[in-house]
Order: sequence, then C-alpha cells, then structure tokens
Amino acid sequence: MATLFSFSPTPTFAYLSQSNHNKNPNFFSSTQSLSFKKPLSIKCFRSPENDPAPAVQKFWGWLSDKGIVSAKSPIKPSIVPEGLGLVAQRDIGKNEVVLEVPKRFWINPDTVLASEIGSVCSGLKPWVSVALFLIREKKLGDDSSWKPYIDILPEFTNSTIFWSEQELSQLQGSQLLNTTLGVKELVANEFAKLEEEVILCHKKLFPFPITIDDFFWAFGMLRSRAFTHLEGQSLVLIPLADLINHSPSITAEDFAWEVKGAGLFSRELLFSLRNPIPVKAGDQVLIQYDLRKKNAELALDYGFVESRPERHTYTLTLEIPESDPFFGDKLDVAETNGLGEVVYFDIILDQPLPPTMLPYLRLLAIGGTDAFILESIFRNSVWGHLQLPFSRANEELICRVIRDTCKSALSGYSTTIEQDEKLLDEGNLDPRLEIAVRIRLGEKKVLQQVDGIFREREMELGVLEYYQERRLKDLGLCGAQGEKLPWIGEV
Ligand SMILES: C[S@@+](CC[C@H](N)C(=O)[O-])C[C@H]1O[C@@H](n2cnc3c(N)ncnc32)[C@H](O)[C@@H]1O
Repeated sequence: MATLFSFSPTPTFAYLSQSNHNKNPNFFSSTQSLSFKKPLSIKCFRSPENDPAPAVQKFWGWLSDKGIVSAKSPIKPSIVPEGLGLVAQRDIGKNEVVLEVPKRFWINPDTVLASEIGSVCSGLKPWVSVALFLIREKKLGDDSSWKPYIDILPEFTNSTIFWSEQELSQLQGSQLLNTTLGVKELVANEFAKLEEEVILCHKKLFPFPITIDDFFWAFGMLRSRAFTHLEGQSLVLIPLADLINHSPSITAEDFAWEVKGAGLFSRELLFSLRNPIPVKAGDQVLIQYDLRKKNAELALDYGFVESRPERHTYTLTLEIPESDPFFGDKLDVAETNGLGEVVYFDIILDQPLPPTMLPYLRLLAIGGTDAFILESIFRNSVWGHLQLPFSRANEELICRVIRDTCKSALSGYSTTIEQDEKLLDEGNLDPRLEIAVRIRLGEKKVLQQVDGIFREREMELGVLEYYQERRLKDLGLCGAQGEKLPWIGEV
C-alpha cells in the first residue's frame, strides 16, 4: 500500500518555474493578522561595521536629485527593527499615497536588456538576467549608476536559503527543509549554467570573479523584494518601494499599490504605494505582503513567519500509481473531475480537510469487489458516489494508510510538539531558531490533526453508511435504519 500515495513537499518556485499565477507581487499582496513577538534585529541583515545610516542618507539624496522624493514626502527610509523601513514624516491617513516611483527607476528584465550586458542576457530567464545585473552593478562599485540603491541592500535576510547547515538541521523532518534544499539545488544549477554560458565567455563584461554566493545573494534579494506579475512585468525591483516592511496585523484585502499613468501629458508609468492604515508621525508605514502565503513560503521568501493558524499548513501529495490495475479508469475519473494523476492538498491547521481530498482518496483506494464502480456505465455518477464512504474496506484502507503516513512523518522530526511549545514559551530565541521551531511545530500540529480526523473515522467504521446500503435505501429495499427487509435477497 505504500505506493497508494505519499506525503511530499511542494515547493512553489515563483521565479524558477514561472508557475506563480498570483497576479500580485511575489511578496506584497493585501492584508492580514498576528503578532510576531520579537522583531528581527538590524544585525541580521547588514554587517555591523557597515553603519547603514550614511548609505541611507546617500540613497535619499540620490532619490531627491532624481525628483522621486522631496522634503514634503510623507515617508523617509530609516533604521527599524526589521532592518530598513519607511517611517512617516507626518501623520498619514488611510489610503494616502506615500510614494510614487516612475518606471525609468525600476529594475526589470528590460532594464537589463537596455544595459551594457543586454546583448548577452537576451536568452536568460527573467530572474537570472536581473540577478546577474544586480551582481554586476554591485561589483562595479563607484562605476555603477545604481550604487546608492545597491548600497542600501542587505547582505542577506533570514530566508532559509541563507541558513547554515547547523541552522537547517533545526528543520529536520520538515517539508520546508526539503523545499529549501530543492530551491538551493535549482539555484546552484542555474548558476553553473550561467557561469559556463555567459560569465566565463564574456570576461570584458564581467572582469571580476562572480561566485555562487553572489548569485545566492541576488536570488535572495529578488525573492524578498521583487514585485512579480505587476502589470505584465515578470519581476521588478522598485527602489524605495522595496523598503516597505510587512505587518501581520494588517488584514485589509485591497492592494496597497498600483501602477498608473504619470499624468495627462505623460506616457510614463508610475508605481504608487498607499498607506493601508492611519499612521502617526514617527511610526513605520507597513503593509500586508500576502495573505495567502503559508509560513513555509514566508520563511523561504522573506525570513519570517507568523503564528496565525492559517499560515500553518502541510502539503499532502496524493498520486495514482501507474502500477494500479485500474490506473486508466481512475485517471479518467480524476481528470473528469478537475484533478489529475498527482494532486497536492494543502491542509491548514484548524480547518477542515480540502473538500476533494476524501473522494480522491476513496478513488485511489478502490480495488477488489468495489472495482465495479469504475466500469464505464458508472462514469458519470462515480464521483458523486465517492463523496460519501463507499465500502467499509475502502474507508478502512484510507484511514490506515493516512494514519501510518502521519505517524511516519511525525517520527521524522527531532523534537516533540511539547518540546517546541516549551522553547517558544521560554522565549528569547535566535530569530532563525524561532522560525525553525514555529515551522516544525506548525507542521506537526497539522499532521496530528490529520491523524486525529482519521482516528475518529476509524472508530466510526462500524456505523458509517456505505454505497450498498444507500443503494438499497434508494430502491426502497431496506428500512429507515438501514436494516434489510426480510424478503430481500442479495442485491
Ligand atoms: C521588501 S524587504 C523590506 C526592507 C528590508 N527591511 C530592508 O532592510 O531592506 C523584505 C525584508 O524585510 C524584512 N522584513 C519585512 N517585514 C518583516 C517583519 N514583519 N518581520 C521581520 N522581518 C521583516 C525581511 O528581511 C524581508 O525579507
């Protein structure tokens, strides 16, 4: 039965596969809630010897010279617990525009194509070309026209892609560990290709060494700061706008930003950012990055997590094995009902199972005397029948396999739920350890919840109503309590 289905991580590589259909930027979306007890310290992002204050001053001067900001601007970049952020210069009302950045100051694949390295970047994936551009501008130092912006970028974030092996070991057994390792491998492969096909053959354009660490830095910057799918742009860095930090307690659904025309007589586009809640002078303007992201995605993209239950998920991957004697019929039923050979079910803490999970599980578990339901005459009705328990053997099988899988997944973590809760209660954890503890605790709670659901089901197997009884009732061949009427033989 081990091949009936499997749990496995499902990384969503927003830039890597371009499979992110979210029309929102990779990070900022609308809104949401929960208290993140200990904000990260600025030491986490920029090396202590590099005081960011002068760099921030220069960045501000650069933006002023370009006319993007002025003394009247409602916000100013400042040092805040999350690194750098945007601080209100005066009281700012809800929905007031706090900044506008014209398209000519955005960094996107078009910026790269129009640059000195454009001719060698045309065949690259959009994120790879922007990553290479960022690295080159950083290496150019004083010769880069983007220097004031590059200088305010952090050296790293707390994203799991920047964690040491020892830090990653705190995620042992978790789906996030697999996802992180998968992403790192993809980035490393992408770098090897880029090095061979572009960097090493154009020494004049890249006269300095470019290492895999540089590439991870650029990837981490894009992952945590780039807006994706913004008005047809695959990914865009918007200097100044990318200093906005996330607040878990902002939960309004409307977007905090828009792209609009610069005015009646201008064809230029502007990125415009609004303040989602009233803010007092001196406080930080914050937005909600994305209400739909799971904690694992927040940890991988930005290096923070939330404790709200909706952020805690576990992805159950179910698959119709090719070795199943009814593979073709099962696949047909699944596809007719909008599913496929492999289905990823995101199970959310404290929420019911996804509605199609039980019918899909029952479909996977069909075999033996139940297989008649896969015959073509039932094709239009089979999915309806699978919405309810089909046979005791079928329901028993799915309970057993799911419970075994939960137990096996739970045994892969190095700590228990109680140990993790104690660590969090004691507080004062290193930010990365706190992320690891919250992630593994959330995953384990979801697994425990799933195990509990199927444990209860297992106890009800004797009283559940199955297909044959429903059928007899429909035909009026059994009593209201499901008992067979004495004159009815086998149906
Ligand atoms: C778009 S950047 C915001 C600017 C950033 N703080 C900086 O110093 O450049 C996103 C990064 O800011 C930090 N950040 C934003 N909101 C945060 C929060 N609520 N808690 C912890 N870190 C946060 C994370 O490092 C994240 O990867």
